[in-house]
Amino acid sequence: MTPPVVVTIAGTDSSGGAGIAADLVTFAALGVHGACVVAAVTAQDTTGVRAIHPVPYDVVVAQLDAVLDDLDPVAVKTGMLATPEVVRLVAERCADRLLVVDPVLVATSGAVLATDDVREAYRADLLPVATVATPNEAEAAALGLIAGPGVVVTRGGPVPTTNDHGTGCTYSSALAAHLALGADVATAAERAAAYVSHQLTLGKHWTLGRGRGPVAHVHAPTQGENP
Ligand SMILES: Nc1ncnc2c1ncn2[C@@H]1O[C@H](COP(=O)(O)OP(=O)(O)OP(=O)(O)O)[C@@H](O)[C@H]1O
Ligand SMILES: Cc1ncc(COP(=O)(O)O)c(N)n1
Repeated sequence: MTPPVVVTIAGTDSSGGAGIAADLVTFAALGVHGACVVAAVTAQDTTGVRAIHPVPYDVVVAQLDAVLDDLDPVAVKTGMLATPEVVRLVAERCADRLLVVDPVLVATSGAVLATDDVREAYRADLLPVATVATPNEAEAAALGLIAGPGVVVTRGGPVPTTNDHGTGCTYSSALAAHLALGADVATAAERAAAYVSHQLTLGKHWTLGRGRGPVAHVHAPTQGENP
């Protein structure tokens, strides 16, 4: 059967743990087709962010046009959007689809991934049209968001692991995938949490990199094991 299409609009992470890599591999693991619009390129490893290069606005627009015109994604997930212009572009072009906004402001490593004008564009333009936003507690406080039907405030969990780089990206992508597959927001949020928890367990003994290693997005699940 043809899978539903979900597009991620986000940044790349050279370590492969977060950003677009996390999003696409999560989509694949959960049975939806993933398309991607690269809004920023980052040089990152498991210990931190070394450089950030926002993709020129016209190139972001061209990628989004290509995906929206041809693939008709049922759901859109946003991660690191890098500039206020791109935040507003997504608000204008994607408000009529299932829209999961992960308002990435600060990486787990502490690196700042959004400036004040980006935060203001989220508040004024993008969050009001989101189906669901997935801030962590610090992002919720910075954006004045409180938990409710359209806001899931994320926070760690019981799995003891330091291999959690990309957890938030993985969670919001799993939520978007389950929405695209037909679940309601509450069910999709539950399934996303179960997926992340399961994958964190699979990767908790990995030794990858010198810092916080990646989530094991698809590591050796046996048939039927993924929630
Ligand atoms: N150690 C853990 N054990 C089980 N589940 C977890 C764990 N850490 C995270 N999760 C799940 O993943 C979700 C997202 O995690 P978290 O809030 O830590 O992400 P984040 O990286 O801070 O998010 P962001 O990308 O917005 O910065 C949590 O709400 C929870 O469901
Ligand atoms: C390109 C990019 N996007 C998002 C994050 C957030 O990562 P995390 O989910 O670990 O907070 C990141 N570190 N890099």
